[in-house]
Amino acid sequence: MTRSNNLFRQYQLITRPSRRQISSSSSDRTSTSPQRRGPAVDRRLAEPRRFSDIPGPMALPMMRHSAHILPRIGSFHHVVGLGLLDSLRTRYGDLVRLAKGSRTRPVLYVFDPEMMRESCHPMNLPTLSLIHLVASPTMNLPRCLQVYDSSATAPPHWEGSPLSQQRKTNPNRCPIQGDESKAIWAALRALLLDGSLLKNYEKAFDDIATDATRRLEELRHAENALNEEIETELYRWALESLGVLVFGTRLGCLDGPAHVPTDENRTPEQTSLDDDAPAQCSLTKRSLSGLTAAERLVRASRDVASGGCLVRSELTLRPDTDTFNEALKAFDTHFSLMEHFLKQGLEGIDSGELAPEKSLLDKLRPLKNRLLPVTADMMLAGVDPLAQSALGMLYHLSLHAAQQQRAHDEVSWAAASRSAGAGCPELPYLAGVAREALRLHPATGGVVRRSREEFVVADYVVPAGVDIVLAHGVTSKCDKEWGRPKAFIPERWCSDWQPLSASRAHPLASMPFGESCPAEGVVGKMLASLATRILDKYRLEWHGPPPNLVTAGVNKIQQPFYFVLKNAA
Ligand code: HEM
Repeated sequence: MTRSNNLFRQYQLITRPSRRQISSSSSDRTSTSPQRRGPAVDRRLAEPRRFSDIPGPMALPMMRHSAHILPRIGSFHHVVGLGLLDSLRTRYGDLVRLAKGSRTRPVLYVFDPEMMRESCHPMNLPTLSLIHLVASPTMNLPRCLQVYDSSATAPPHWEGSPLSQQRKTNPNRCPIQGDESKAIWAALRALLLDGSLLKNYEKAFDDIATDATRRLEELRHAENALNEEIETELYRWALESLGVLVFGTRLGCLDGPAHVPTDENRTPEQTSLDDDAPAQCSLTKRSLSGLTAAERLVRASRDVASGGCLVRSELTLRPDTDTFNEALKAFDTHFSLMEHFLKQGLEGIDSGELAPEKSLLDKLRPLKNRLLPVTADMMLAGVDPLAQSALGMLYHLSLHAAQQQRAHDEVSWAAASRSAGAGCPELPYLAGVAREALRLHPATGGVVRRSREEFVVADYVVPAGVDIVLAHGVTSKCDKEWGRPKAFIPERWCSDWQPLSASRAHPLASMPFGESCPAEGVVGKMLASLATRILDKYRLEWHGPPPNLVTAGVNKIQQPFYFVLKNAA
């Protein structure tokens, strides 16, 4: 019996998870996708179809960039524009094949959450000894292990990037081998899903959000418009928030006055001709020797982001290019700064009572000499998606006065109940604001997995060695899953609100953190703290045309920004 027949038999025996009754859509009933048409029963009786039968564009040279640029964040960022994904789905359906052509392997795009469930895999179970190093053995394993249920795919390993090169040339300082990092991320993810651990950071996140809000106020110029430094300010906020989480100490990214633009130092507004020019921040105009360690970190992190150093591209994969070597230098600078902050964080950790915000660092200490590369990777992987998600959230808020008012009312009510001695109530609407922003403005178009063996998805045989893009960034806005999918409606995440409730969508439809981002549990809290502090005193407006979205490392709103920060009435 052939391999495909064998697989087909196994496939027939598998009881596929049925769509939940409460789902607003049934894929078989409502899908416009060619792959989903026709009764399910006929599909099961038929022989699985060939991979080459999956619709998709010809292997045109213009699509060649997809050879290297696929979405995956973490130590290695891989990107594909949301616009490209959207048009592939509209044109070809829920399953799209990009033929091998000039690439080393074919790519399969998946735009249906149920098909994603078929094609994803539980992360390989992390090495238990490593999990035990940093997490309690009784702790719940990450949710992803229960959600995804095929074992035929795995996250691909990509070698040869400047970051892997930088880590390899520092073997004593980066002693992480092979799959160890996967185990560490899974354990970290479990830690950061633990609400009681995160409680230790509430005050620090709130203090940081207060400082960031003060600096935003300083940025205001004519008619309360925020100057272009808002992006750098959000990187400062993101690094300070991550720093307190990772190193248990304030780094100082929000110290000192904000950059107030004058006619002499103002950055000229970019035009469409400048699309490829990296966005400049005020720190690039100052001499390195005059910057504090925290300011150097902000600058290095912005250099990594704007230089596309984490993106796998033609240039970052060739050691003979300037881009590759500039990226190496940027990672060296970043790594030295991480060493500095880690030393600072570990100082005094043994003496006396443990400060609440050192809880995570304390749990990570058993990693010993792996601690430096792990913390460096967390800071590298986290800053860009966090800062850009904050920018996306502020943009969506600025277009919705009623939602801002509702968030403000919740903040005022919480303050009143605190002063009446009723403790610190949860802020479900603010949490909904952060979650809805992540649905509408996901940092990445999706995640990528590589098939390890032949398997069947939606009746097609997928051979081993295919890169499968699970396009969560498209399914998080598709009308098959969401009522009013393009609208910013934080209420859909609040449990008492039914009509457009997020619980009616497929559970894999919005996965802004993919399957394995370790920070899924904490990012919402950081974003909600920022929104809380801003909306407590101010209202945001957007006085200009809708911004362009670009994909550079992660999905970003492109300058110019037309934010106006008004005092609340
Ligand atoms: C809004 C913020 C963030 C978003 C939207 C985001 C999203 C993602 C996504 C989509 C992935 C790929 C997951 C997969 O392949 O299944 C990922 C991986 C990763 N993220 Fe995040 N992330 C965010 C913030 C952070 C932060 C704050 C950290 C650091 C604490 C972080 C650390 C990582 C790491 C280390 C990985 C690689 C995990 C692995 O390779 O298994 N991320 N993230």
